[in-house]
Amino acid sequence: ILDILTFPDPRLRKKAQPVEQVDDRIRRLVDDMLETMYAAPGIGLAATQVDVQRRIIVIDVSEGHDTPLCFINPRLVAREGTEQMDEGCLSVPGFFETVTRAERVTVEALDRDGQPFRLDADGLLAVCIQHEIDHLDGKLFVDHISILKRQRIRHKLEKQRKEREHAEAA
Ligand SMILES: O=C(O)C[C@@H](Cc1ccccc1)[C@H](O)SCc1ccccc1
Ligand SMILES: [Zn+2]
Repeated sequence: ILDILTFPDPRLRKKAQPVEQVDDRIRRLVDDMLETMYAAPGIGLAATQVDVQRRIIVIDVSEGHDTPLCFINPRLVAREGTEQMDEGCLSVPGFFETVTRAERVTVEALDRDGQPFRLDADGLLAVCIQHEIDHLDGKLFVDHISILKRQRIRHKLEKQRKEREHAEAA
């Protein structure tokens, strides 16, 4: 299980670099990310969230939580329509805000064997893919809401962190 960075940790703002070679080390990281995502629990996780600046995301939006998807060097090649959804984030625990995103997307990526593939997605999968690719570019869903709301969330999470550190120190 890997530690998930929490907003406003500056490391969440780093841009991830493309993966050159999908080797066993990358596959091990993908497996660790999936384990971390299922344990959270979550339906998506980007390498940036576990302080790895590599363009890797894992997603599982299946009912049975048994259909893991892995996107290495993902690229959005098409997007259509718009839709709004209340989004959460494992890096912004406890907060949900409405975000507008494309309704349908086409994404090109490499799979865990390094094979290129293309996927057309809509619904929750489309939202999750866009949410996770944002993470790789150092963007969070709170960047799509007002400054005032983002500041309120930041102050609450900083207060929680201080209280937790204070309690642990006691
Ligand atoms: O990237 C993350 O932090 C995991 C996100 C992925 C996500 C956010 C908003 C909308 C779709 C996906 C979530 O926190 S995973 C938790 C979750 C579980 C069920 C439904 C929505 C979010
Ligand atoms: Zn997130």
